[in-house]
Amino acid sequence: QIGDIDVEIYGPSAREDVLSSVIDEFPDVIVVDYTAPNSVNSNAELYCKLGVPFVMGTTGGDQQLLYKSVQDSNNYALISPQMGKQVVAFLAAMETIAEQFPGAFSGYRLEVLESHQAGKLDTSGTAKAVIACFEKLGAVFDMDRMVKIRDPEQQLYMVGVPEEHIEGHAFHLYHLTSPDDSVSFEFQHNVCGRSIYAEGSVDAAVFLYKKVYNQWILREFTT
Ligand SMILES: NC(=O)C1=CN([C@@H]2O[C@H](COP(=O)(O)OP(=O)(O)OC[C@H]3O[C@@H](n4cnc5c(N)ncnc54)[C@H](O)[C@@H]3O)[C@@H](O)[C@H]2O)C=CC1
Ligand SMILES: O=C(O)C1=N[C@H](C(=O)O)C[C@H](O)C1
Repeated sequence: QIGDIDVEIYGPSAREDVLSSVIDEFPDVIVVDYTAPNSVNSNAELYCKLGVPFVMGTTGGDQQLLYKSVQDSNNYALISPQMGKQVVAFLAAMETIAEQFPGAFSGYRLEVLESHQAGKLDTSGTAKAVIACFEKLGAVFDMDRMVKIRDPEQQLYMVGVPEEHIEGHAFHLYHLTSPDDSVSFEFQHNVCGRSIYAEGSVDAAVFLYKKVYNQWILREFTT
């Protein structure tokens, strides 16, 4: 029970039947998926098969295949490795800069550190997206050199994560150095807790709902 809502949990073998019955009862439902990297593609395929629009917050999996599943099925989805709107704005700014000033950081060395709760299975999807922008700007980065911190001791004493957020945080640090070491830049986005994603996910679901159902209404009137 969450608040006054009863929550039931079913195993994987029941997922298609359960989701179908939810769709029957609530035909305009939007699914929000925060599961595990190895579930991304099979879950997305199920949502596409049943034609239920979804917000995919889960990172990892085969992202190309994920986009293809949505396109091939004509389903609707909002997919992002980052649902915190302020971090999304930073990422969007990075994409704009990369587009407008390609090569501006040619030859700069990039170092990246990301720290997340010990249970996080994959490398930060947000860091990967930000790194892609720095690469367009000309910075040099070797993915194997990404510093991934999952050890709570290091998070406390080296990264500076507050103790109460060791089990739920996302700290990111990007450091750029010019080829002759005379110039450096540093960017950080440090999130404690989960509320930024919850807020962003609700907004994402509402945004998707409006897009999808306006589209459906349009189709009803034009066909
Ligand atoms: N886009 C964003 O802003 C954010 C993305 N994430 C991503 O969301 C994913 C989940 O992260 P957390 O919530 O921290 O993990 P978590 O491990 O705390 O929770 C995931 C839950 O999903 C369940 N689960 C796993 N596979 C499932 C499946 N196939 N069907 C239904 N339930 C399943 C697990 O039993 C677990 O209870 C990760 O990929 C993480 O990177 C997390 C936070 C923000
Ligand atoms: O697993 C998490 O916690 C987070 N995952 C996302 C990612 O991999 O980028 C977003 C944020 O870093 C929190």
